[in-house]
Amino acid sequence: MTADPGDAPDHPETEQTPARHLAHTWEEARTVAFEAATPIPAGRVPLQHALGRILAEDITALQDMPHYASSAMDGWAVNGSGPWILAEAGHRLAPHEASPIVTGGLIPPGAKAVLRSENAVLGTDDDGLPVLMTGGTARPGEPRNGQHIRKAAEEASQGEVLVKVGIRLNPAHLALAALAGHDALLVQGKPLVKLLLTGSEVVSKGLPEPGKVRDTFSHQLPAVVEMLGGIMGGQEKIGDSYEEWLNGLEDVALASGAPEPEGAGVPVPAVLPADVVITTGGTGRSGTDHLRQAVAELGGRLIIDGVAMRPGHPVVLAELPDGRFVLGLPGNPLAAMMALSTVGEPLLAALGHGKMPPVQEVPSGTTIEPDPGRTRLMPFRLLYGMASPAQHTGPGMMRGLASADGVMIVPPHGVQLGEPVPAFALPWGPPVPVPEAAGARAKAKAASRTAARTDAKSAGKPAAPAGPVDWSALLG
Ligand SMILES: Nc1nc2c(c(=O)[nH]1)N[C@H]1C(S)=C(S)[C@@H](COP(=O)(O)OP(=O)(O)OC[C@H]3O[C@@H](n4cnc5c(N)ncnc54)[C@H](O)[C@@H]3O)O[C@H]1N2
Ligand code: MOO
Repeated sequence: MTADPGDAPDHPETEQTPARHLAHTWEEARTVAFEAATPIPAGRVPLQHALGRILAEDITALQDMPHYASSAMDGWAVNGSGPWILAEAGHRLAPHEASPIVTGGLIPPGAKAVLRSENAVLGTDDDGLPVLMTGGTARPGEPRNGQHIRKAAEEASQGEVLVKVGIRLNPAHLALAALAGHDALLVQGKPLVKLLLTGSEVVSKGLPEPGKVRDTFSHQLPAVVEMLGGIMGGQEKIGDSYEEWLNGLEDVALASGAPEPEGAGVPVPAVLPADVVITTGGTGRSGTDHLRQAVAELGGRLIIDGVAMRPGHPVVLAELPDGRFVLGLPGNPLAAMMALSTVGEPLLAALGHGKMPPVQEVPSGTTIEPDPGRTRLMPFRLLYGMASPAQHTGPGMMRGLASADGVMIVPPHGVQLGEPVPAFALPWGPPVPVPEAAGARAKAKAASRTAARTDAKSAGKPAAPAGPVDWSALLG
């Protein structure tokens, strides 16, 4: 099965030694994944898929907004002063004529104002013909010329810029774009990701019998992919045969063949080919692990074939001849998430016009012994500003990660208690806190000592902690 990176030779390959893979270091793997990708060009997406996207060109008014003069009130469109003879709705009004109109209704030609219904009364003239007069709460001179008419172009004229390029689109931007006549918007490219979840032992619901396991990936991967800047474009589950792998890898990466939904004539994620296919399982080197062979048969090349880290070392990054990436995550759930953070996160960031995800230092709350040749990724909990490795962090476990505040990147030479150790935040969690500057920390300590002394003196008993202490982190 999977070659252990600890077994990798530390001398270069020669003609005498068989060709043997040397895993990338953790740092190299991130850089290689980031540099393998070029940002995805801008594309037009229907309004219903544009929320949160970065606008790649100004939104302009496609016509005057509003594009016709309309009534702001239910009532009567009138021409000149009353009383008014009634005319048919929508027809040109001669002086002293009126016709009924509703809010938003098109102002008929000749109309100069709208008399709201509560200020109008219907009566008869001397000849007994119906006429409209002002009444109710109408003020003298009402309606003034233009009163209760929403003029055309009062919000914007055709061609006016409404939203500037570079903005992240919010719901109000989308409403404005719709008002301006747009069905689709040009937005910065984002990677479309499809999932190929493998393993005949994996079940989707209920309590699995021995030999079977509950699927963890269909629950967490779509959400995490979106958090990392990808667009989820569907998933497929397959068993363990080579044919399933080969077909799955071809199918899932390409358009699903579903009919294009109604809309702006712009295809939506389900019918588009993937930029990245994420597979789970099959990264080992046993007879049932087919990832590398399937990639080779499709004419792909391996960019990363293992990383000297634990867990997640068998991770694979490949590129197919048409430029699509295949990210092979190990089947073990925690290993997969660490592989996704190491290789997938920089890849998705680069494809989506982002920066290399940051690494931040945090003081280690414990001494961690060396493990030559590999980086250890350890979910941690923060205790008094220091990172303590969480419990339950075996490659197949999720309990430690579920309660973690971040992940320590422990270098092969280990780390001493209190020493800063690199760490990354979880896609769903807060950033790793910036350690206080030494000076600020010393000042804060001195201040808290003085406060504690004063409190103790005034109470005549020893100082107690300022508030309740949260020991829950110790439970892992
Ligand atoms: N002889 C060796 N064996 C193994 C090595 C090695 O170096 N030599 N490496 C181990 C490590 S580390 C890992 S990680 C795994 C990699 O395994 P694969 O990517 O080939 O994945 P599978 O063998 O298919 O599955 C591994 C494990 O994960 C479970 N799994 C798979 N899918 C799911 C899912 N959707 N939800 C939950 N769990 C899943 C699967 O049942 C297995 O238990 O190889 C080690 N072996
Ligand atoms: O390192 Mo594996 O990737 O432990 O689970």
